[in-house]
Amino acid sequence: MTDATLIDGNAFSAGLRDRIRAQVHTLRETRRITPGLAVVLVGEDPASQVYVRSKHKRTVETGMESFVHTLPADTPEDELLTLIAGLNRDPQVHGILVQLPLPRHIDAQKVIEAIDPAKDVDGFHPVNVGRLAAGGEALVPCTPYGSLLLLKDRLGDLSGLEAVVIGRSNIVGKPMAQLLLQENCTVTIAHSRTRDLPAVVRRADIVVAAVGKPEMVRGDWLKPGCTVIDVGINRVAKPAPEEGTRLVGDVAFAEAVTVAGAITPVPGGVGPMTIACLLRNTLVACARQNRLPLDAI
Ligand SMILES: NC(=O)C1=CN([C@@H]2O[C@H](COP(=O)(O)OP(=O)(O)OC[C@H]3O[C@@H](n4cnc5c(N)ncnc54)[C@H](OP(=O)(O)O)[C@@H]3O)[C@@H](O)[C@H]2O)C=CC1
Ligand SMILES: Nc1nc(=O)c2c([nH]1)NC[C@@H]1CN(c3ccc(C(=O)N[C@@H](CCC(=O)O)C(=O)O)cc3)C=[N+]21
Repeated sequence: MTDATLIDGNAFSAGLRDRIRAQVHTLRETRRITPGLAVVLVGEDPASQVYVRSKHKRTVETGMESFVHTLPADTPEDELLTLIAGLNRDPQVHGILVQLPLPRHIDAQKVIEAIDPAKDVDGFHPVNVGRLAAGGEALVPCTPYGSLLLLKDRLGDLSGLEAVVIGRSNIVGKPMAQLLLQENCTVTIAHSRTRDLPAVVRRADIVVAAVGKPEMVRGDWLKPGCTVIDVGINRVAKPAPEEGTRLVGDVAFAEAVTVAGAITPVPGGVGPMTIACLLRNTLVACARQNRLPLDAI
């Protein structure tokens, strides 16, 4: 059998960013409005620093304003909440993202709930979680939304397909399952207590792996021809004698590529889609805050 088609998240996200840039340009020319994204980073986690830098770069490239707030690791919770209250009131800021994870002394849920739901471009506020579940005008979490765009581009109508989401976090697994349900998939959510995970995964036409365990999903768990979305971002040591680290997903790619019909690589799959969808959410939030219609993006 021939190898799986690679789902190119770099290429797809570049196209999405182009469409966003065009709309940002139109907003500025016709309404004198520039969408603005505020990103808050607390502490010096190196991975978080890399993500925040790349979000800033992409935001500016798209013609939006980027406001990055870097706070020391020992910032009191109160101070962070005060900063968020200021961003909520700032008319130049249409989207607010607080980079996770936060230091242990800060209650992440409290911080998320302090963000104005209209500016919650991560889609983590309970109002947006509720709207997604009930089918309202939600801001949808970026990683699941980006994953869904890749699936629809590849498969078209998803109605009736068997989807297995591995992982039930609030930021990936649960919203991913909601989106697939909205698309009329038959959805199974698997997690660390799931019995016989390989047998559950073998039913799936669509597998979304969001576990955080390097290469956990094996090739022989997959139904031949299925579509695999690998959300995992795991930094592991390169095989000896090489030095340094490399990124791998939650799926054993070399095995899976011989069984699946299509698969996202890591890197270059879901990761770049997450950032493009963050920009999309910022544009959508800006348009809604200004009561402006938006072409479909
Ligand atoms: N590409 C991107 O843009 C993004 C990538 N990520 C990556 O996605 C991965 C998942 O992230 P996130 O959802 O935040 O992770 P969490 O750690 O919050 O959740 C992991 C989930 O996996 C489940 N799990 C753990 N071990 C197993 C197992 N052996 N079998 C089945 N399920 C298991 C857990 O189950 P239980 O609930 O029972 O503990 C949990 O629901 C990580 O690698 C992360 O780096 C995350 C965000 C964005
Ligand atoms: N409030 C909040 N919102 C988030 O959306 C959020 C967060 N916190 N905390 C951390 C996770 C992780 N995340 C990624 C974004 C981009 C890539 C990405 O661009 N990855 C590239 C490669 C990156 C590299 O080389 O290190 C790729 O997969 O091709 C990955 C992961 C967003 N997250």
